[in-house]
Amino acid sequence: MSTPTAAGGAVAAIRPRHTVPISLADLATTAGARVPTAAAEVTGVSLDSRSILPGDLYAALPGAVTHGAAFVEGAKAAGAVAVLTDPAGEDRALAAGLPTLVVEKPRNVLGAVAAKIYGEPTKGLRLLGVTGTNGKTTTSYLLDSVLRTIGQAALIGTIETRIGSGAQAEVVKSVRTTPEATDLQALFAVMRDKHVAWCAMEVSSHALAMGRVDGARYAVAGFTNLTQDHLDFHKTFEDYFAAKASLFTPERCDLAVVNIDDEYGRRLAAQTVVPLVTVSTTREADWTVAAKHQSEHGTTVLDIQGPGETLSVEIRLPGDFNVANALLAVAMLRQVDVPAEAIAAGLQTAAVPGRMETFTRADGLAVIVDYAHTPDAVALALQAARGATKGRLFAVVGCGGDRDAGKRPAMGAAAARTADVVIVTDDNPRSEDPATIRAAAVEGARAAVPGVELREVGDRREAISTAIGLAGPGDTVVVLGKGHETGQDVGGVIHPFDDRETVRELLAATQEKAL
Ligand SMILES: CC(=O)N[C@H]1[C@@H](OP(=O)(O)OP(=O)(O)OC[C@H]2O[C@@H](n3ccc(=O)[nH]c3=O)[C@H](O)[C@@H]2O)O[C@H](CO)[C@@H](O)[C@@H]1O[C@H](C)C(=O)N[C@@H](C)C(=O)N[C@H](CCC(=O)O)C(=O)O
Ligand SMILES: Nc1ncnc2c1ncn2[C@@H]1O[C@H](COP(=O)(O)OP(=O)(O)OP(=O)(O)O)[C@@H](O)[C@H]1O
Ligand SMILES: N[C@H](CCC[C@H](N)C(=O)O)C(=O)O
Ligand SMILES: [Mg+2]
Repeated sequence: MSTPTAAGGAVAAIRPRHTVPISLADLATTAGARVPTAAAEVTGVSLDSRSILPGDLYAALPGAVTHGAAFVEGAKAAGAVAVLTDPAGEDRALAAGLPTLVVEKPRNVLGAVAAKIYGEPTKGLRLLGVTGTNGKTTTSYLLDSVLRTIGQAALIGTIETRIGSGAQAEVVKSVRTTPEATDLQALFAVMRDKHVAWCAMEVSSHALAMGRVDGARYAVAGFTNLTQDHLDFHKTFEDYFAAKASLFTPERCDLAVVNIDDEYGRRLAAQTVVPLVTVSTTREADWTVAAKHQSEHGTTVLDIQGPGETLSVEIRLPGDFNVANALLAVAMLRQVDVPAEAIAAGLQTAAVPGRMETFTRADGLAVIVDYAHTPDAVALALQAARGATKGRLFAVVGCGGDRDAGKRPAMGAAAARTADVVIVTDDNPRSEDPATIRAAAVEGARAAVPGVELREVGDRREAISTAIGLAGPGDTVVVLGKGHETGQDVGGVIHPFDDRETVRELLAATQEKAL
């Protein structure tokens, strides 16, 4: 398994190198650019100078922070043979002596260019895409767990990319939920070379807005829900919705499967012009949950009703929101004719790292590690935990730096409304002052529930330890926000930190005293 060094670095380690070189003149046609006077043969592409391999086209893009043209010399030194850039980058690219394609908006042609370089790798691959604020990773894991039972499958998302199965699988830890188009097309090429038939993937709103999935066409696209997140990037909620909705257009997918539990799902269903199938846990829809019960070994058994059929499935993931995720997955899979037996078999074994993962101490204290990092997810994860808790409910919660600041008070408020005790801590402060981030969450919590029992403990291990120290048999501690993450980003330095490991250690260390 490779580990990421820089953005795209891990993908560079598995990119195919055996492709037939493509002439720059051909790429000029694809990009709609003037053919450069100097010829070049291209075998790969990257938009990051730190991930260039010999023979690559370097896409020097304008960004929010800097312009990729500033790194052309570095890209050349690493073996780049040509550049794709915009008019602002042209001079620097030519000054480096590399043949250069210039287009007004290079990001808009990157998907098509990358697909061309890697030989249109999605031909023969059936793509299932999932978008929405929460539930993308979970639903993708459910899809993947099923698809693996019927053939060679791949998964792309927040946690990792996994191509194929067993010892032969290629596994790359993710740096983003949806890779940039250059990496995405390279990953599709690896899939093609490994004879993968199915790929389930998360499609983030950033990806849709930034053209990362251009050149990919989904056999089926699924929508989970839309609630507050990412308003640092999208500016308005309408922009955020429009980005998500752009997946459900004839250019990008053949069929839309939309959860209409929330208002935005209903709007999307009303406006999409692609063939539509609806799912809902609360109202009439094409796919619904006819019956639901807990089995004695803690799983949830669902009777799912679709057009002309009923499927009985069992899921190990707790929480009502996971019923919605399972329903969406089932509908998406049936719409592409995956057999019901395969669906039942795949869902029964599906587990998602860091999503409602439960750890118990011998005295009956439960600790749940979950990835909730939006107000809606914090509320729902805590409500799910509340349902299974006889005693008190503790929430350990923090908010990410350099991300939507507006969600911080709302996350604090959601925690205060549902938990008995709230411990506000740090979660990837990044370049921001951690105390300022915590203060916003504390303020939101106190405004929502003035008398809330609350502590502020910046150090995350200390915060989890405080919660475990205060809690006892019958209580539940929910540690929110980091899930599968293995590092705490403080000022750009990633300090190794894993909520699950920390919980295991603290539960073991307190085991004797607790009994
Ligand atoms: C807001 C956003 O998504 N920004 C992405 C964008 O950055 P940017 O356009 O501002 O680029 P920049 O930093 O100004 O740099 C300009 C260009 O120079 C290049 N460069 C820069 C430095 C260098 O040494 N060499 C080099 O080539 C960069 O690759 C870039 O192409 O393009 C960069 C690559 O081209 C991305 O790495 C970067 O993602 C950053 C890391 C990021 O944090 N993105 C997050 C917010 C994100 O995408 N999240 C979504 C949703 C998460 C979810 O809800 O699941 C995701 O899909 O992960
Ligand atoms: N369908 C859902 N509705 C609301 N909340 C959900 C749903 N599914 C999961 N959650 C909550 O959201 C958290 C994140 O879930 P998941 O990782 O599946 O979402 P995601 O959309 O992939 O998130 P990200 O945008 O960070 O990749 C979970 O840990 C859980 O608390
Ligand atoms: N994909 C999410 C991850 C958030 C995880 C949380 N731990 C944080 O750092 O805010 C995002 O980029 O907003
Ligand atoms: Mg995800």
